[in-house]
Amino acid sequence: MRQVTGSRVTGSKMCPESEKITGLIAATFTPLTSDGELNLEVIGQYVDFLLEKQSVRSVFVNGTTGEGCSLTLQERKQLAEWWCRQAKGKLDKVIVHVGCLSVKDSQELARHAASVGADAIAVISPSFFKPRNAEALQMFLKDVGAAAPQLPLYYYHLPSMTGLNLNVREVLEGIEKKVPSFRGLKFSGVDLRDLSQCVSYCRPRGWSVLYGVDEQLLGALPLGVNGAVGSTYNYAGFFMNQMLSAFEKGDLNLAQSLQFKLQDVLTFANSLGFDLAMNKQVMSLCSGLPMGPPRLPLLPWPSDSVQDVVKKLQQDLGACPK
Ligand SMILES: CC(=O)N[C@H](C=O)[C@@H](O)[C@H](O)[C@H](O)CO
Ligand SMILES: CC(=O)C(=O)O
Repeated sequence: MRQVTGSRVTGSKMCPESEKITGLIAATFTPLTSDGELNLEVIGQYVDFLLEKQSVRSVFVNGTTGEGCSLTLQERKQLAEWWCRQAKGKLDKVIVHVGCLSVKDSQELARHAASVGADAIAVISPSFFKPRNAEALQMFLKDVGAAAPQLPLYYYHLPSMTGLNLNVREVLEGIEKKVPSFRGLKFSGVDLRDLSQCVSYCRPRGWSVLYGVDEQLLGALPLGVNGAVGSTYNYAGFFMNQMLSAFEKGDLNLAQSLQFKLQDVLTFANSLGFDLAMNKQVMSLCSGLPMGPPRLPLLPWPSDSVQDVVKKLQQDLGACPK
């Protein structure tokens, strides 16, 4: 089940249907060797794992889950290239995150993503020096988009990490004039009013709004989001695809009970200190693929906490087969 059909736009002249991004999108982890170097060889198996075990057909590379901001530009380029190459003929979409603190670095990554055949780029706001208003953020996106004008550009809103609390709807107003390649959002905030206002702006233009808080995806679906990007779809993708199907069929009771189960797992994980490092260890155990350690400043967790989370995933979601 890939498409959230209820919220699909048909017949839009602004953006061809084939360009739209729908369904569950895994925000990929970055496989590292035990000495902290890229372990690119894992990516081929990773693609197959997502397709065959999770029924997940699109990826979001070098984002938060991929530790994008902890990687060098060279590493980010190698990852983008490997993901695009391994995904070819298999996955639907490869979205490459190119956000950086320096607009020049983002432009370089955007040009590179275009050169390796990415389907889209996403850009988070710089979060050391932050844009002081929506217009400043639009100008930043404009300069990044201009470096890869042929690639659909998504703004990545993640206020809990960036500390940027701009109204996203304001960022959208008139953006098509400044960023002609703009095609939508990855919205990882919890303000459902702002989310709705973004859907109402994006939908008539044929753009996609992808939701990014896995715990409450069910709250975003009836507001018209087109798909969802998240870390848990790496190992709970099969399970959450069932939630999407239940929602599409109008079986809200089932959809709710599935969403509650993912919430229970994440609430339990949070009580143990769940962060990207623990998440990455969970993925190694669930997939059998060697994701390796996180990169500093993140530190690995003792294996008993990780195993407790995996056990809960097994019991509650039937994920992570033994
Ligand atoms: C901050 C962060 O990494 N958010 C992810 C994507 O936006 C989510 O997929 C979360 O990992 C997920 O919702 C679990 O809290
Ligand atoms: C979850 C997500 O979208 C990210 O890791 O960037």
